[in-house]
Amino acid sequence: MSDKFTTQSFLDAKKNNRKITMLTGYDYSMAQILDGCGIDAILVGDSLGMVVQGKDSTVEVTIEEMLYHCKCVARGAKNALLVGDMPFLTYHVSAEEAVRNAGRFIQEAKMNAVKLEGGRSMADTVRAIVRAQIPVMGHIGLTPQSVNVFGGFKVQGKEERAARALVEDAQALEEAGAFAVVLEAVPEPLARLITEKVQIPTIGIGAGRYCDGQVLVVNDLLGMYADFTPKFARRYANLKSTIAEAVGGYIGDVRAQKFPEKQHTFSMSDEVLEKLY
Ligand SMILES: Nc1nc(=O)c2c([nH]1)NC[C@@H]1CN(c3ccc(C(=O)N[C@@H](CCC(=O)O)C(=O)O)cc3)CN21
Ligand SMILES: CC(C)C(=O)C(=O)O
Ligand SMILES: [Mg+2]
Repeated sequence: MSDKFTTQSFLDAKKNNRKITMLTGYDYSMAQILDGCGIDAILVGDSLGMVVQGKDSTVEVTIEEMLYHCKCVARGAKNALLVGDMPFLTYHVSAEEAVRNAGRFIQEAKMNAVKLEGGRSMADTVRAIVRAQIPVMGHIGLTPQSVNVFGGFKVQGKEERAARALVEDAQALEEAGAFAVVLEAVPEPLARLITEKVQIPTIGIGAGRYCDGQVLVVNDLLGMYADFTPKFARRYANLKSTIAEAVGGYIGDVRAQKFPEKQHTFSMSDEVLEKLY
């Protein structure tokens, strides 16, 4: 039996009350490590615009950049379900364009599914992509590609109107055929209500304890993104200080001529060497 985690596994997990684990990943080495740890899904998130490229938001990330990272991740992962995050403006103009772009994630970059931001307004687009046999993960709440509309990265759904809208968004995505939905930065009780109201699994990030699964930006979990740590992230390691220690050791050793040593070097025959002098 294959250990590959599939979109069907997502639905089974919710039925069996087994929490789903997802992390972002942006390159081959990290994908290999995460996959080896038994993570259920790897999201090649457009958050790479911030944590890899150092930009202020995700809106500048292009589809070519996303596909490059997806290809790297796909080479490193065997069992995890691979989800490619569709970047800003690659699914908004028309359903046709959305299907073509979603297809590139599957066909060129070996992803198993795509994720896109938006609820009711994206339902027809989700339907079109699903009709093309491409699994779609929804994403509502704090949708970072809307940063210029929100006026910042802010918690969503605190007022009645906004909360009702998010419930309807989740239901519209389910009805459109999405296999799961990310809830980002919404109050815990609202995430709980949405999780009860839909049959598809909810994957929370800053959405509390009652979602069917959790996702985090891997750099936040590892403590290797210095700009900010969202309130909802837990640091399981401080790789920034681990790296600083290692690099400090290297700098000191090179300056003190303690590295490299003989075992790190290549030799050549004296006969050849004599001719050079
Ligand atoms: N490293 C990283 N982690 C993320 O979780 C993440 C990204 N980057 N980039 C894309 C989006 C943007 N996200 C963000 C960005 C900022 C906050 C933040 O500063 N939140 C504040 C308060 C928010 C408010 O004012 O309501 C916090 O204290 O968590 C949260 C999520 C989540 N995503
Ligand atoms: C934080 C997750 C859900 C995301 O969309 C990303 O990493 O881009
Ligand atoms: Mg994203």
